Formats: sequence, structure tokens, C-alpha cells
Amino acid sequence: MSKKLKIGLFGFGVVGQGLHDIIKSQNLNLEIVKIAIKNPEKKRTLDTHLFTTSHDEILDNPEINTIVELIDDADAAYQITKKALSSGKNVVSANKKMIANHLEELVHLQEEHGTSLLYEGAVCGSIPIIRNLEEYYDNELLHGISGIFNGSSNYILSKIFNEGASYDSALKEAQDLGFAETNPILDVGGYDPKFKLTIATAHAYGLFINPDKILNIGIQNLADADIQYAKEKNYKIKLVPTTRKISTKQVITFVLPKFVKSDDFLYNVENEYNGVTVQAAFADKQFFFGKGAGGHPTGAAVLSDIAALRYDYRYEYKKYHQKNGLIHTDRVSLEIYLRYQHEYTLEKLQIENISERFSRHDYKYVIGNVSLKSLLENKDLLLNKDVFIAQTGRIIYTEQDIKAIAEEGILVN
Ligand SMILES: NC(=O)C1=CN([C@@H]2O[C@H](COP(=O)(O)OP(=O)(O)OC[C@H]3O[C@@H](n4cnc5c(N)ncnc54)[C@H](OP(=O)(O)O)[C@@H]3O)[C@@H](O)[C@H]2O)C=CC1
Ligand SMILES: N[C@@H](CC=O)C(=O)O
Repeated sequence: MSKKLKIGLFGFGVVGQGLHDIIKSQNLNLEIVKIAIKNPEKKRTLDTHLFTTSHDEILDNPEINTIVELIDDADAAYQITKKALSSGKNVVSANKKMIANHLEELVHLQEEHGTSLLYEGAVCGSIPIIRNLEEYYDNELLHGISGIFNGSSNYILSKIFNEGASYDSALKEAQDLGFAETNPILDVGGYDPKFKLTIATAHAYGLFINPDKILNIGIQNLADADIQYAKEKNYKIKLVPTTRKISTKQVITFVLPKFVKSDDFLYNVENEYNGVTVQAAFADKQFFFGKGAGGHPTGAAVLSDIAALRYDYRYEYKKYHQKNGLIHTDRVSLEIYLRYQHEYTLEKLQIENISERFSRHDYKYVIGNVSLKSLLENKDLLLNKDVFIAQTGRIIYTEQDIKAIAEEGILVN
């Protein structure tokens, strides 16, 4: 018989309410004892006695054995999670920013206190990618993961490409539908998919990478000229995070808009749907597809984690404990499309091997190669409204680069 879960829920917004809807529609061996919210004046759909603004009223309640953390404040979420794990309560969270920024510490806290932190809902909503990476793929065989990890930016891109909508109206719709983060720059600026990529990389390769060391360029500078360029070539633009093993010991990571061709799985992933492509040595390409945002899809992933706790499930972080000697490096070049205004941008980024160039007073672009290191070092330049960058999908490195990284042990963790 599975144990009864007595839940303290933090957050009753899009995901908290989505989870509640699912729980009440089923006969599960669990009870939500109390719900913490921020604003006591807000009208609620449940009895007021269930709500509190005091975190400690939940965290110090010995009857509550499980914390479900679904708030939109990463700092407060970190404090809640730390206290809960340290005091013997298991935690389910969907807060990718909090988890990505503190994962290594949270892993140690779980080990120290024999507690469990599960977060399937934090990465690609309803897609069960973390448990698959954790349980199924051996890192020797896993070449890489990439995909669409952010529902809001994909929603915006779908509306722009398929319906000719404006960027601003599509963003407003994504916000109204509850897909966007409270600060939507996290979505459109590629931060949210970067946090998800950080977590996925920990489970894929056992690497805890500081998110600040991962390049994230988003879609906020996308202009009509870029859309027209993509359409003329029959491409769609998608925001694509990538983690890739470039040798037996080296891993690269980045988040960039990408020109996606019609034969790519990602081409038909539209609106708030996400897709994760896993490339493995023998299984070859595999593709996971599902809703990446929204109260019910995310609530379903959170409930799956809650259910797993009834059977004492915990992530083992096997690849981390294997001490596989993998290092995170930025020593590769990427082929990119770069729209720019001033020649200075090309010089500063050190664009090489330019294969295509167009220059008109109001629209200039090149297709060429740039090092990931240079993109990271010049991120401020790339945020300038005059600049838009998209990867073509070609990653360039030589045997010499790989040897040099191995010899120098260059780490960007
Ligand atoms: N929306 C989505 O599709 C998805 C969201 N997530 C993640 O899930 C989490 C929740 O997102 P979402 O439901 O959309 O956010 P919402 O903004 O809809 O809801 C946030 C909830 O958190 C409460 N809250 C905020 N700060 C505090 C605090 N300090 N103490 C107690 N309660 C607090 C708010 O209280 P009040 O009601 O009083 O304002 C509100 O109920 C975020 O981490 C998000 O990144 C993950 C996957 C998908
Ligand atoms: N803002 C996020 C919500 C889910 O993680 C997204 O749009 O994907």
C-alpha cells in the first residue's frame, strides 16, 4: 500500500490551479492540507481557510510530508525548497530557474537528509524527459539533446510564421493564456529554455553547469527582414537549445534561434507544444512531443512526480556519480545568419568563412562562422536591437580543437 501524502502547496496560479483541477477529478490517496499564496486579498475558488501567507505555517507543520512548490518567485522558491528538504519533507517543483541555479547544492541536500526533489514539470511541461534521461540513456551512447523547450516563444513564432501576427500581439496572447513567465523576457530572451537545458544536461551528462556560462540568445530582436529571409528559403525560425557531446570528453551547450528545415521534427512543433530530439549512438534519433506550457499539461507532470513520491522515487544522478570526466567547453564554431547594422559588429564577433552576404542601407546580413566563445564574450552586442542571430545547425570543430581542449582541460562550468 502506498503511503498517504499530506501536501503543503505553494502557489495557486496557472500551474497550482491546474494541478488542483486534476487532483479533484481523481480519487487519489493524497490531501492538500494548506496552500501558501502571496496576496491574501485575491479572490480564490476554494475555501479561504485553506490559504495562508505564512510559509512556516506549512514548513513547520509535522503533519505535512510533501511540499509542492509552484510559485513564480525563484528566490523564495529556493528558501522553501531548502528548508523543506533539510527538515525531512520531499519536494516537487516546477521552478526551472531556481533548480538550474542551485541544482548541485540541492542534490547534496537530498543526499544529506535522505529526501527527494522531483521536477519533471520544470522541463518541457508535460514531456517526461527528465525521467527518461535519468533512467534510460547511458551517457556513453547519448550524442546530444536539442529541441523546443519554451512554449511561449514557440507560440509567438507560430503566430508570426503561420498567421502573420505581430510579435507584440502574439506575446500578449501567450501571456493571456498563462504560458509566459511573469517577466516574459525570460521566455523570449532564451533564459527559460537555458534553465531547462541546464537541468537536462545535468541528467544527460552529470554536468552541473552554471547557467551564466551558457549562451542564450532569444527571439526578441526578430524583424520582418529575418522572417522574409527564412520564408524565402522555406525555413521556419524556432528557438532551439542544444547540448551536444563533441568528443568522448567534451560537451557544448547553447540556446539560439535556428533556421529549421521542413524535414526536421521541430518544423511542425507549433504553438505551446515542445519537442525534444534525443540523438543516441545506436537508437539514433528519437523524438518526444507534447505540450510545454499551460496549467493542465504542467499540472499533469507535477502530479506524476507526486505519485512517484508515494513509492519513494528519487533521482539518482547516476551520471554525476559516475565521475565520467566530461567537461563543458565553448571551443567550437557555429555557422550563423547575422543581421547587423554596423560593420563593427562583424569585426568584434570575428565572423569567418562568410559564404553569403547582403548589404542594403536598411538590411545587412551575412552567413558565416563564429566561435561560441566570441558569442558569449560579446553577448551585450547581440542584445542590440539592430542585431539578430540564428544558427543554421552546422557546428564546426576540428580534431585539433578537441585535442587542445583535452590537453588544456578548458572548463567553462
Ligand atoms: N505557466 C506555465 O505554463 C508553467 C509554469 N512553470 C513554472 O511554475 C511556476 C508557477 O508558474 P505559474 O503558475 O504560471 O505562475 P502564476 O504567476 O500563475 O502563479 C504564481 C503563484 O505563486 C504565488 N506566489 C508568488 N510568490 C509567492 C510567495 N513568495 N509565497 C507564496 N506564494 C507566492 C502567487 O500568489 P498570488 O495568487 O497571491 O498572486 C500565485 O498563486 C513558475 O516557477 C513557472 O516557471 C513551469 C511549467 C509551465
Ligand atoms: N514560460 C514557460 C512555461 C513552461 O515552462 C514556457 O513558455 O515554456
